[in-house]
Amino acid sequence: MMSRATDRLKVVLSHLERPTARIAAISTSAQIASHYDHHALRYTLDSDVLSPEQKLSYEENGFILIKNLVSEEDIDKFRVEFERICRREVLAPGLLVMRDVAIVKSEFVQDQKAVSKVQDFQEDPELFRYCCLPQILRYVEAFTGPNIMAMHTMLINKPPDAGKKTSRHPMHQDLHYFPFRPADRIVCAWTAMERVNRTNGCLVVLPGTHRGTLREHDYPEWEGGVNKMYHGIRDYDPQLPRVHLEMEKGDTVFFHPLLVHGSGMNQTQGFRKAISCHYASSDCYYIDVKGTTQENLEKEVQGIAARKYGLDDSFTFKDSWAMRGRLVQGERTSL
Ligand SMILES: CCCC(=O)SCCNC(=O)CCNC(=O)[C@H](O)C(C)(C)COP(=O)(O)OP(=O)(O)OC[C@H]1O[C@@H](n2cnc3c(N)ncnc32)[C@H](O)[C@@H]1OP(=O)(O)O
Ligand SMILES: Nc1ncnc2c1ncn2[C@@H]1O[C@H](COP(=O)(O)OP(=O)(O)OP(=O)(O)O)[C@@H](O)[C@H]1O
Ligand SMILES: O=C(O)CCC(=O)C(=O)O
Ligand SMILES: [Fe+2]
Ligand SMILES: [Mg+2]
Repeated sequence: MMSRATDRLKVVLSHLERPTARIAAISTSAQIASHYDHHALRYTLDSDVLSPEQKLSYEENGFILIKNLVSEEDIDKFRVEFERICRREVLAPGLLVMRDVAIVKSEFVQDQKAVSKVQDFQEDPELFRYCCLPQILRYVEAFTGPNIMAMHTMLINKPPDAGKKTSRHPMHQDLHYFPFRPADRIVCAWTAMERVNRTNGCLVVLPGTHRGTLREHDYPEWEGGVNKMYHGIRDYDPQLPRVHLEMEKGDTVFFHPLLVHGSGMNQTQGFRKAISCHYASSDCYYIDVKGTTQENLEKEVQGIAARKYGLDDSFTFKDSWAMRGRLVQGERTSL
């Protein structure tokens, strides 16, 4: 029996099969009017929130940056909640508090200074408010459609580099972490919680790389060490043109899960903060990653689940995502 979800997915998939060659030919805004019709678009859906220029920019580059989308007031509240988590005044179920590999073995680093990231805050009502902000969901819907799941949540507190360059995040594609598809119906929202620039380790993107495929990922061979699960694309070519996304507090970038990105070292004494959520259409479906480039990640996730929670192999990579996912709009149809 065909479910509504399957029917909807077919519509989504039919978008994917459309040639994108025409997009490449559209280069100036003067050409937009004549070329612009939704059949030419693969990465964005029909919606009014994105201007034609913004749609084409996402189609070509794999990201769009929206200035001043989240208020100072909200960001300050997220910061207060983060500080409460660091002081261990609250701990929502499933929340993962991560420390930087450079300081993880030292006993004396306290509080906020010890925490490089909190992840999976879907059960923390205050932080989860970020994922539900209507001004963010309006944009998300242009990529996912109306049924929206928050799949992955993070508040990143990039520490001052301890001298080993471990504060860097290697260049990667987020899809490496996700056993669900189609990729084009997944999008990340990443909001700067303060001014971010090259000095404190802003996001670095390789525009247009979302039009490629998922690459092999591994730990980069960095002398100073690499954080757990921070895989980088294998054979990363440092000559490729990079764009540093300098942003102000509240600015938000939406990007495709195949876009190659990372972040540089934090050369300041402050903790560079950002909050993010990966959204997916709830009409997406899980895939088996066995025999694919994602198999190494799956093994590592299962290894962590075994050590931390005593779970065996019957706990799958897919389960780890189905558990975290939370509906933020529409219906939970498939994921
Ligand atoms: C779009 C997605 C993109 C991404 O999400 S990229 C990053 C993905 N990262 C993650 O999913 C988070 C991974 N982190 C974790 O699972 C946990 O923080 C981790 C590493 C298991 C530590 O868990 P804890 O509960 O803190 O356990 P613990 O303190 O007892 O440490 C257990 C062993 O892990 C080590 N460890 C902790 N933090 C680390 C780090 N940052 N880098 C490298 N190793 C780290 C720690 O030293 C300990 O090792 P040992 O057993 O003493 O040899
Ligand atoms: N071998 C590698 N594999 C994957 N990613 C890498 C590798 N080497 C560097 N990167 C990543 O490339 C990005 C830029 O690196 P880096 O911090 O050296 O420069 P930057 O901060 O962008 O620029 P600069 O230091 O010149 O101001 C970061 O995301 C970094 O983690
Ligand atoms: O905030 C950053 O440094 C980037 C984090 C990131 O890309 C990720 O965790 O997937
Ligand atoms: Fe990422
Ligand atoms: Mg740098």
